[in-house]
Amino acid sequence: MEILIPGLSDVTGALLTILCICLTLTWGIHKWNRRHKERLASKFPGPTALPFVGNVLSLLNKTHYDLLWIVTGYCEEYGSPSKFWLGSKLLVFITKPEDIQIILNSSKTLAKDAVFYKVGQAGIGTGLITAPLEKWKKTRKMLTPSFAPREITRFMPVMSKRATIIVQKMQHHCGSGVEVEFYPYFFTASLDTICEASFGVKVDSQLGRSRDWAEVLFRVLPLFVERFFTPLLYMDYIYEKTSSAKVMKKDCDDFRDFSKNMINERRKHISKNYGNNNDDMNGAGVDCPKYLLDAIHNFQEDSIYTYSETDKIDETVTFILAGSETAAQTNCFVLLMLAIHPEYQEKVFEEQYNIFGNADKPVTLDDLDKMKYLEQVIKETLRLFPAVPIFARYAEEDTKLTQNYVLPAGATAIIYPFFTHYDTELWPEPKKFNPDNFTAEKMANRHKYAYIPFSGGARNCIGKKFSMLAMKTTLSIFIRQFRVSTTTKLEDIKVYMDVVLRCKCGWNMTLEQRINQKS
Ligand code: HEM
Repeated sequence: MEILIPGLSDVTGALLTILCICLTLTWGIHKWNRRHKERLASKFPGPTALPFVGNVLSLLNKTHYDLLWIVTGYCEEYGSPSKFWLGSKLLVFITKPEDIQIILNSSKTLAKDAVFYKVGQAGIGTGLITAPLEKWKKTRKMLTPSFAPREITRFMPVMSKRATIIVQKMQHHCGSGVEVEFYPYFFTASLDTICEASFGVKVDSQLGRSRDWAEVLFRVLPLFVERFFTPLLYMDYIYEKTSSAKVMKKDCDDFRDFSKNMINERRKHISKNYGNNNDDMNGAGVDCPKYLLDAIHNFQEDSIYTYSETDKIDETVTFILAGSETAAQTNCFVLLMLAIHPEYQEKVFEEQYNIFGNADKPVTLDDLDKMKYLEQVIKETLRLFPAVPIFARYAEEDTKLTQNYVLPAGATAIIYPFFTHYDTELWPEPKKFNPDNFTAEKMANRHKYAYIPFSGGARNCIGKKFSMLAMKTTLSIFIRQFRVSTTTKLEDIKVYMDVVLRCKCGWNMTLEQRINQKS
């Protein structure tokens, strides 16, 4: 029987038929190519997916404020592992320590997701965090020696100096009873520390000698998150037409220029001083790296990888971003937790008093080793507020998980510390701030991958030890000077994700000088 559609010519009808056949064929080929992935994915629990768009419709009209809670909702509803189709992209949420351990330690899942991290690459290029696997292996090998404990302790005077400037700059707020936003003070200190430790360059943003990069980051990071979760915007030619892309490009270009100037300044310094020991820190020329990123100047090129000027800028941008935001906001969260819990604040102070008494002497490595309780407080803060709340790994091959599940090749494993750190099976009373969660005994009795603020395995945070050193030094100097308090309650704190974890209400506290220390 012939179906007649009024007004449709024979030619149009024929074209429509061809279009239908093409679409059906494309759909068929698409399904055929993905049959293995779909078969394995069908075993994971998860919401029903629509053709082509998957589960993306559930993200429509959502902002970056909602995303953490949407992901949390899925993990609560479907458990771990569970699936989510972001268009044709298969995401598998993995929140149980046994499976996290497998993913973070398998060579099959060492790569970052090409599409997800491509969004990041648009801003920060292919530095260590976003680098494709071959480049990552070479760069990580090149930079790891500079992050050895013996090397990073050389930056303790820089960390102390920056903490002392925070104290000096915040002094005038003492006793006013007015709550102050702490973030700008701690962000500029972190930024100056990482720039000086990376290249010996003094940016002095604490002293207002640099642009307000915190303001830039608050503007640009939500744009990354927005793009991560909108598959249509993965296509550059669509994204480039949006107003967000223009803002992102301008801010990222400015930040790249800032990083490039730093590299050039260091390069000038090296060529001027090569062969003598005139540098600020002990050591020789760049053959023996003195600063964290000096090694990028003498990267050995080979048949696999050529390290260009762009790569050097990418690396610098990556380290400055990764090293400043994370530590700054963790310091602010620690102080907010101590302000909310005065009993723990006094315990931290007591420990400091036992180490330093009333002496105003520089912090040494030996002193830091004795700050066991402060370390517990920092760890517990990172449990409740992991600076990087979510990250991903890409499966290059099928990877066996527990419970007979298999993560299929081509899937993206989403590791979600912000969920794992609140799992009631791992943490009694997970919403409570309790530094005793990190006594040696409690830690020994818990799965190692129940706590992953710095990720884990070969591709963990290279700056983990550096940041713990910097945070302990900064907090030790600050806490000995000031007592903090706040009207914020733990339950008032609403967090959201801007790549890093943010706090909607900010980090507002009042300051009081500790007179004659033990008071
Ligand atoms: C509280 C402080 C910090 C936290 C919580 C933190 C957390 C993390 C996490 C979770 C990752 C894995 C990200 C992923 O797989 O996508 C990571 C990677 C990384 N972090 Fe950190 N980080 C901190 C401080 C720092 C500092 C101070 C630096 C630099 C000195 C740094 C540099 C990096 C780099 C370069 C990577 C990529 C490592 C690789 O892929 O080999 N981080 N960090």
